[in-house]
Amino acid sequence: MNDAETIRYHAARDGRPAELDLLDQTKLPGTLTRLVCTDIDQTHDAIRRLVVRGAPAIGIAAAYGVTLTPVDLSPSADLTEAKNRYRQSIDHLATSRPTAVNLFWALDRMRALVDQSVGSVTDLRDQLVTEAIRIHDEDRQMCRSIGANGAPLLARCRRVMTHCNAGSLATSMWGTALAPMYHLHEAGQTLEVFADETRPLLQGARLTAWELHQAGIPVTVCTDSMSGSLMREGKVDAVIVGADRIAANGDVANKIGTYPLAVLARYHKIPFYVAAPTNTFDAELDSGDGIPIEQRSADEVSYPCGTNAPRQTPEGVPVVNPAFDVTPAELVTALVTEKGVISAPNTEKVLSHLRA
Ligand SMILES: CSC[C@H]1O[C@H](OP(=O)(O)O)[C@H](O)[C@@H]1O
Repeated sequence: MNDAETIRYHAARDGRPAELDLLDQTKLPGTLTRLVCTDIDQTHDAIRRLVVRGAPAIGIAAAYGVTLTPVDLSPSADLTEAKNRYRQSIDHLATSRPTAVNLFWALDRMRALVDQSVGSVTDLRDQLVTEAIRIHDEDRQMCRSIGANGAPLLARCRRVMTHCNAGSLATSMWGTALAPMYHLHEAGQTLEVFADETRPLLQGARLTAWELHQAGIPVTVCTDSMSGSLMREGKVDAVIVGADRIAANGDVANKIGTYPLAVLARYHKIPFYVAAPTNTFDAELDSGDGIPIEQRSADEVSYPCGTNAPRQTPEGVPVVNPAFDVTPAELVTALVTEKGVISAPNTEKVLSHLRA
C-alpha cells in the first residue's frame, strides 16, 4: 500500500471501528507520517489544521468523516436518533473551514442520503460508506479528465509556474493544476515547474515541490516575491493554479497570492489557467465578492517555523492572515474542468458549461 496516499479509509470490521487514515501534510516534506481519525472531532481538527487540505481532499475526508459517527447498530436501533446524530456530525464538519466549496458539496451529498434513508441504521451506515467511497472514486476520474483537458494548453510550454499545492496531496490523485503536468509526463513530455513557496504555510515549497520531485518532474522552488522577475526574464511560459471556489462569473478564490500572480501574468502576457472540478464551482454566487475568505491565526505568519521557534514579527504589531484571495475572471485565460475548457470565462459560458 502506498504510504504517501493522501487519504485512505478502513470500514468498521471485526469489532474494530472505521478509520480515516490521512497522510499528515503538516509534517511534509520532512517525514511521512499518517494520522488516523476514528471520530468526528478528530476529523474536524485534521481539516482545520491542514493535516488534510486542498478543496477536493477536504470534501473526500469530510464525507468519510461522517461515517465515523457513533450510532447504535443493534436490530432495535432507532433510525430517527441515528439520523439526528449524522446530521449533527455533518453540521459540525461544515464548520471546519469556510472557503473550499467542495466541503459543503460533499457534506450535502451525505446529508441527502441521511434525509432519504428509510431502512435500518445499519443500512444507512452502509449507504453513507458507499457514498463516501463513490465521492473518492469520482475524484480520481475527475483529476485524470482535468489532466487530459489541460494538457493541450501546456503542451507547447517548456516551463510553467504554479502556486500553493493543487496536486495529488490536495485530491485523490494527480490533483487539478498539477494533473496536466502528470498527464504530459506520462505521455513522455516533462515540463519544468516553478513552485511558488506560498507563504505563510509553504504548501508550494513543502508539498508541490515534494510530490513533483517524487514523481520525477523537475521542480524549482521560488519565493512568492520572485514570480514577477522570473516572468520578466522570460522563464515562465504559463501559470496554472487550483481553486477553492469559483463563482458563476468565473471569479476564482484560491490560495492567498494567486491574485497578484494573475496580475503579473497579464502584465507579462503569459497565459493564466485555473484547473478545478465542477464541484468547485458555486453557481449560487454571482461573483467572487460573495466568497467567504478564511481568516487564519496570526501565528502562522509570526511563527513560520512553528511556535517552538523564535517569532518573526514584533510583539504588539498586528498581523493579517487571509488564507485565500479572489482573482477576477477577466484575468483568467481559461478554466479547466473534467468536462473541458472555458476560455475567457464569463457567467454565460460558466453556467452553460456546468449545465452541459
Ligand atoms: C485542488 S484544490 C487546492 C487548493 O487548496 C489549497 O488551499 P489549502 O492548502 O489552504 O487547503 C489552495 O488554495 C489550492 O489551490
